[in-house]
Amino acid sequence: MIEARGLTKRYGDKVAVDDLSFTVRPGSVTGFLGPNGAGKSTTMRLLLGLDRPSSGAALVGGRRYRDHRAPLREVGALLEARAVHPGRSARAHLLALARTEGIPARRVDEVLDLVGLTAVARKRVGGFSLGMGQRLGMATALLGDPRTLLLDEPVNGLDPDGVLWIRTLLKGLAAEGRAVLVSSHLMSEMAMTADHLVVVGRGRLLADTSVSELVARTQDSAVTVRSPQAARLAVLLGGVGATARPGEGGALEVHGAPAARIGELAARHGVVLHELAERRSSLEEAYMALTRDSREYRTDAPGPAADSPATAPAGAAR
Ligand SMILES: Nc1ncnc2c1ncn2[C@@H]1O[C@H](COP(=O)(O)OP(=O)(O)OP(=O)(O)O)[C@@H](O)[C@H]1O
Repeated sequence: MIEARGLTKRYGDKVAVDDLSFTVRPGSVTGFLGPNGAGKSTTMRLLLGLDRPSSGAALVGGRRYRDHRAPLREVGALLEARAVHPGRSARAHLLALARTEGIPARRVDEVLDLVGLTAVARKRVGGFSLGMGQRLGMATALLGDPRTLLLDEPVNGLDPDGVLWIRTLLKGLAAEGRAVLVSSHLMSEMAMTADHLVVVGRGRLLADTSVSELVARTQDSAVTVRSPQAARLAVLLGGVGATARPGEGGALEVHGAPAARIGELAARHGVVLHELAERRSSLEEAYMALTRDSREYRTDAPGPAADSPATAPAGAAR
């Protein structure tokens, strides 16, 4: 189990992580999502004891990382910046790490096999491709057979086969009862891999929700309606329990009634319709909407985004 409790990290005036609280439970993959600069890597570094919180607590297995006597057996981590001596072979690298905690050489060969690097185990790491490096990173994370895994962007640089491999591996590790926290920029990838999502923006919690709940929430279909008698139609819709809000260019955005029912209602009352279109929002759109105000750099506005504060947490499914 991973717990962030009121976790805060300041670098001078910059608040990289701002009063963040969430729990990553065993038996599921939790996706850690947020735009660039949201504070994901900083949170992971705090959880791994690589940096000290300004306030709050970062706990793994109920303790701070540095209070674990054999951390490799408790927490496996894959961070973006790999520090592997390029002249060493993959096997030598893993053996050296294993020795620090009395992990047997047999386990080194097991993890090399698990990540598909057995054939190149004795080759210099300096000659590895990005994908092979990521596989070695996964082997390192799994070396101590840990109950908790913290993975920063593990699919970075992987080809589609590699992405599928990581996805299957993470699901399997969670199914074995491990707590898995995996960061990503990509909602589409997380929707296929994670059971739960923690979304952050500008260091703050934006959402802590199950993927299925977010899907249910965002699959609420809206109907765009255009009518020269929009005000009258809005009143009629209110009478049948639907809500009509002003949309783009004088249209109504209607929730709570399908297109067919709106059309029938309009016909019954002689209301003219110019457009009646059902539209479903995707998970990706929901994510973009959730994080819009927290993106540091956007392509829809010149320069840095307006300095608006992050919104309150949207949904706590637990
Ligand atoms: N050592 C540091 N000194 C100063 N500022 C820092 C430091 N580390 C991180 N930051 C700032 O803290 C914020 C959060 O950064 P962090 O790398 O944690 O975000 P992230 O969500 O991992 O982003 P990305 O997806 O781009 O990797 C950023 O604005 C970053 O510039």
